[in-house]
Amino acid sequence: ALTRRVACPDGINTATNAACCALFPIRDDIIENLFHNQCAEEAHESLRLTFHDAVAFSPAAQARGEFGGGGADGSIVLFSDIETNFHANDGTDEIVALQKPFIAKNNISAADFVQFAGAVGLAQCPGAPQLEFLLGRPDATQAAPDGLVPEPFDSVDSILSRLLDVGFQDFEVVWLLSAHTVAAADRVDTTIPRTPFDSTPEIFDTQFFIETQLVGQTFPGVGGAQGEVVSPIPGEMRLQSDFLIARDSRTACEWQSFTNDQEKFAETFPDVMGRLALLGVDQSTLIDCSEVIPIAPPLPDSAIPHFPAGKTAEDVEAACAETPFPSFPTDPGPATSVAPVPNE
Ligand code: HEM
Ligand SMILES: [Ca+2]
Ligand SMILES: [Mn+2]
Repeated sequence: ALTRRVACPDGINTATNAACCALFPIRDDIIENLFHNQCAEEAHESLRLTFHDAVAFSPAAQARGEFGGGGADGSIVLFSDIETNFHANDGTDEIVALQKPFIAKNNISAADFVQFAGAVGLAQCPGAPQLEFLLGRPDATQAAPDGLVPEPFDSVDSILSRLLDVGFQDFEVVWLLSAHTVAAADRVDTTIPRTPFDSTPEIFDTQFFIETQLVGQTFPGVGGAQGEVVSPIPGEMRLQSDFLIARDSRTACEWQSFTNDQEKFAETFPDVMGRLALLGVDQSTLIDCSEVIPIAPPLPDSAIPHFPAGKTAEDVEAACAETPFPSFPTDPGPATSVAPVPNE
């Protein structure tokens, strides 16, 4: 069917709904001046922030008559004095501070901006699928309660039930954790900021799922932090939660299914991220402006799923009872270590 498009006042863009026009300049501004055209610290942190804003929402608490948080309502920005001090939100104060001026100078709710920035930031990462973006979320009127954002030292039971409360099945938690392919930790071990969760934090590839399944050996830094377990490669951080979810009988086969299936991201990540971005929000009042979200560059041809140099099938701690772990080529050369994510 033909979709009628309107010309935007900028004389360049067209949109399916005139309300989306205002997003093009905001998008171009943040690509340049927040993300610096890179899938690095600020894009990663903006993606993380979508989760920490939205998941602070509890239908179970509401059913008990308590305030369960507003979901994707911008509360982590609007009540940053409260929420960025929650333990699970450690480190989010920095990206919140960086996002605030862009919110202040544009006519956009904080609730929309957090989700918009996450989607535009992800599009800086080669291999990433395009996320949906719907416009029109109302802003929070109060801070979310503490205790709703999962911690890396939480049990699998606790993480799965927390996410089930907001509507995600066990296997969908695995889909959501694809985000950790473009991710690093600043606050788990503060002696080694920007320590990545896989060897390729600048691309949205399957390495995170392969590398989390390797036998752990050492800590990248001082080690022994709460929620940290040994990782297989020097310079790589492994969260206890990722380690356990990769090996739990409820989630291990889904985890393994991603190791050799780059295409799977295209259907699964936008599905769960689209739902995450709508937690607590009345979707019927929103306008679909997904067309404003850029298409990420493709993965480089060299980015085929592989074992890091020095690792083979022998190093795999397979955990899926139904299907053998796929085979992968080993990167040539001597074992290397992973470098921190650049911070500009
Ligand atoms: C479900 C349980 C989860 C736990 C326990 C968890 C935990 C963590 C922790 C501890 C960090 C490191 C923060 C730091 O020290 O700087 C992190 C980073 C990150 N998380 Fe998660 N996470 C979870 C799920 C998710 C989900 C669903 C998303 C989806 C958006 C996500 C996106 C990210 C990103 C993009 C980063 C990297 C931030 C950066 O590189 O600066 N996480 N996560
Ligand atoms: Ca990666
Ligand atoms: Mn970071």
